[in-house]
Amino acid sequence: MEKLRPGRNERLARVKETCACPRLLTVSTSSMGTLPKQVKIVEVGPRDGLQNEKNIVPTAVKIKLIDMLSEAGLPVIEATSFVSPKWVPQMADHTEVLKGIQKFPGINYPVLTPNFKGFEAAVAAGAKEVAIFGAASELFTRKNVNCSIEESFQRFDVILKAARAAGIAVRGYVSCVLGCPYEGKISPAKVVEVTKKLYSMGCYEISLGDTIGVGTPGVMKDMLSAVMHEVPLAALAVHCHDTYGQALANTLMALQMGVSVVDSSVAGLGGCPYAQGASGNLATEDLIYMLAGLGIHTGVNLQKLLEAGNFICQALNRKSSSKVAQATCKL
Ligand SMILES: CC(C)(COP(=O)([O-])OP(=O)([O-])OC[C@H]1O[C@@H](n2cnc3c(N)ncnc32)[C@H](O)[C@@H]1OP(=O)([O-])[O-])[C@@H](O)C(=O)NCCC(=O)NCCSC(=O)C[C@@](C)(O)CC(=O)[O-]
Repeated sequence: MEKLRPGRNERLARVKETCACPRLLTVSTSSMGTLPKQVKIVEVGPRDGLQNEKNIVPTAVKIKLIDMLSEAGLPVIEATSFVSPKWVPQMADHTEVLKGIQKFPGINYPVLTPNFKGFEAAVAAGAKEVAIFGAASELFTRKNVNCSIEESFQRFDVILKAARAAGIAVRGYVSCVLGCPYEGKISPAKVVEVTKKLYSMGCYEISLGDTIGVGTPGVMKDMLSAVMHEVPLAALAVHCHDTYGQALANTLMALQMGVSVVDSSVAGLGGCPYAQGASGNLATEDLIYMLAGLGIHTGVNLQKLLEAGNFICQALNRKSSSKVAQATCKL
């Protein structure tokens, strides 16, 4: 017998129900380990999501996207990066973007800074938080920021000292935690070494990036178990790309291990220009949908988030990579 497909209104109602009243659709989590009661989502779409776009996205579009994400209630929105425009032309309008967005009270708008030059420009543009980005792979570091891991620490040290003096919070990234496009397998010990170093240097939070999305839940578990021995859980975040369709599963594993900060990107946009073949990030819509179903609070309005995703996909003339967006919007 033919199954009747729920109509558009019914499907939208389900989404609204999931966001507004998660208890209605929550599953029993008793056999799932300890899940955090609340998850902080770091929206990286405007930066990670757009940095790899070949065609330059108009500044006004970037600003509108960030404003829509703010309206959706995301607590942290990575706005842009103060990197060299020769390396990443898409981010050349960083100052205009950071100055042009509405700054909602209670929302952080961190920006990436690879060196002191970027840090100074970011602060001049009004940044209150910056992110430095390292990697657990020597070759990736060389390709991404043109120096060794050791040299990258020296650059970070300068930023961290200046940030401390200026009262600017610094987040850290460690890329290639589950694999590298140039070195292949990366040992958890190397991830521990770099993460520990960034934490001891003063990063308040360190995001562990599966840059090319090759990880599976088992290796995520091994890597996180090793890192959690050396760095407090409360200071760890995960950042999963979805190249092999594992991002949500890997994130769920991290949540089950107690991680409560997750990076994701609206419409699943994303990719690092120096990690060929890497696809987009975990879609924020899909993450919110799963968390709402688990009864985990995020404070994000899924309906407004879907609108932001729809807006940027139309601007990029692209279909959303979010399964939730596909399920609710193609009607
Ligand atoms: C780090 C550098 C600058 C070194 O690049 P370099 O060429 O070695 O630097 P340099 O110091 O020799 O400078 C070269 C030129 O760039 C200028 N310059 C130098 N610094 C800046 C700056 N901050 N802002 C603007 N301009 C800058 C500098 O002034 C000079 O200009 P020129 O004299 O030739 O006219 C370069 O490699 C770079 O910008 N890399 C950024 C690469 C990048 O953005 N990658 C993507 C972000 S990381 C990521 O996506 C992964 C993540 C975070 O999402 C997590 C995950 O998924 O794993």
